[in-house]
Amino acid sequence: MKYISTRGQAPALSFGDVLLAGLANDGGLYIPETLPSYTKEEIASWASLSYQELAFKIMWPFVEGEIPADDFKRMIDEAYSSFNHTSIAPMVQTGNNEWVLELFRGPTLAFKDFALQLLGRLMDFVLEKRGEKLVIMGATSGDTGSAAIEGCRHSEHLDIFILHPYQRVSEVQRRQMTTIIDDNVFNIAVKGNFDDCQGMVKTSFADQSFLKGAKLGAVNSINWARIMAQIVYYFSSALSVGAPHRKVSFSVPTGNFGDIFAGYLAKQMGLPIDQLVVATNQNDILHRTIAENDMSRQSLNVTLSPSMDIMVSSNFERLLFDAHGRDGDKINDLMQRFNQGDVTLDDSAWQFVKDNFDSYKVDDEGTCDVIANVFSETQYLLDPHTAIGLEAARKCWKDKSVPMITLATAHPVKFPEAVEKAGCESPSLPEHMKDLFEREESYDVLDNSIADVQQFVADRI
Ligand SMILES: Cc1ncc(COP(=O)(O)O)c(C=O)c1O
Ligand SMILES: N[C@@H](CCOP(=O)(O)O)C(=O)O
Repeated sequence: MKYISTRGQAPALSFGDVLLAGLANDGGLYIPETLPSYTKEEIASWASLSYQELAFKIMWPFVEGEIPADDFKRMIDEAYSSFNHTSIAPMVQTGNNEWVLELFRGPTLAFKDFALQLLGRLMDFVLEKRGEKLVIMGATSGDTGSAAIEGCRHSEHLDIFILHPYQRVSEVQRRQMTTIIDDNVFNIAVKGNFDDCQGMVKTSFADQSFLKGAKLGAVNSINWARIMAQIVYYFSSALSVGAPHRKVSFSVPTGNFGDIFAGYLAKQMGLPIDQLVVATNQNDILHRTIAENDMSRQSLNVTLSPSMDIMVSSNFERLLFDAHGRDGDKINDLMQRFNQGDVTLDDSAWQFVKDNFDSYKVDDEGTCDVIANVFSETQYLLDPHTAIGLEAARKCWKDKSVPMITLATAHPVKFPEAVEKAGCESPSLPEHMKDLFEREESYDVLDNSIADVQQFVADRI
C-alpha cells in the first residue's frame, strides 16, 4: 500500500515511512492511494471475531509488506490488553435503537488509547529495525497528550514533547500528563490555545533544522496510523447491531475531525453507514462549514468540553482532498487561503461534504442539560463531549429504524466541572489513578512562541 499527500508535492511513501514521517514534507497529510473494500458477505463473516481479530483483519492491508503478520498480531494483543472491558469497545443502550459506544475503557480513559497504544508499539518496532530514534512533538487539548505519553513512555527510541494550552485542560487531564516523570517525557504548557500548539507542531515539521539532525515524528491524528486504528470500532459496533444486513448511523463529538474521518473511511470500505453526524461545541467551524459553507476562522472559545476547543481541524484537509477530486494543487491553494482568513468551498466540494455528513452544535448550557436529563432518565453519566454527540444524534437522526451509535469519547471522571455544573456527582477515579492528585507533577510553562518551544526541545534532545 502506498500513501500520498493531500498537497500532491511530497513523494508517495510506504506504511513504515508514513508512520515515522507524520506530516508530509509539502505540509499535507498522508492518505492511502487506494482503500480496500469489502462485500456484505465478507463483512458479515467477521461478526464472531474478537475485537483484536477484527482489528487485524481491518488494519492488515494498510501495513502488509512492512510489518510481519505475527508481530502485528502481537502488537494488537498487547495494545488492547490494558483495556478494562473484555469487549474492548462495549456498547450501552440509552434509548430505542440508540446506543453509546464506550471508547474510554483504555488506560487514560479516552478514545485516543485505541490508536496510541498501538502507535507507540508500531513506532518502536520500525525504529528498532531501522536503528533510528525519533523526537515526537504532539499538541493536545487534553486527551491525546496522556494517551501518547502512556503509549510511548517505555520506548528507548522516542523522546516525547507534549504541548498543551496553559490552564485550558481539566486538572485530571493535566495531571494524567504531568505526573508521568520519565527521562524521555516532557510536558510544555503553552500560554496560548490548542490551535497555537498544533500550529507550532506543524510548523516544526516544515523546518526541522532546530533539531540538529534528529528526526521529528507525530502522535496527533495527522499521523495516518492514528486514523487507521480508529476505523476498527466503527466495524465492531456496527456488526454488533446487525450490520451489514442493516444500515447504521454514527454521531461523533468532533474537533480535529480524525475520529469521524475514520468513520467516513469505514463507509468507503463497504460498511453500510446511513448518517455520519459531526457534533461540535461552540467552536463550530465544522458545523458552519457543513450547514452554511462558512469556513471562516473565529476566535476560540473556552468551553466545558475542552478537548473539542479546536478551530483549525487538521483532518478536514483529508476530506477536502476527496471533495476536490484528489487534486493536491487545489488543496494547496485552499489551505493557503484558509490560513489567511476565511474560505468558502466551491459548490461541488460543499455538496460532497453535505452528502457525506450532517452536523449539529451544542453550547455549554445544552451540554449540561443533556448530562442532567440522561442521568435522571437512565442513571447513565455522560462526559460533556459524549453529551454533545448524543444531543446531535437525536437532533439529526433521519430514520429511527436505523440504529444510531454515539461515540463516547471520554470518561466523565475527566471532566468534573461539567458533570457538577449539570447537577450530577463526579464519579471517583478508577483504581489505577486513585492517587492522581497526590502525585508529583513536572511541566514547564512557556510563552506562546515557537522559538521558545523549539529551543526548549533542542536543549533536551
Ligand atoms: C474527549 C474527546 N472527544 C472528542 C474529540 C474530538 O475528536 P477529533 O479530534 O478526532 O475530532 C477529542 C479530541 O480529539 C476528545 O479528546
Ligand atoms: N482533542 C485532542 C486534540 C488533538 O487531536 P488529535 O486527535 O489530532 O491528536 C486532544 O485531546 O488532544
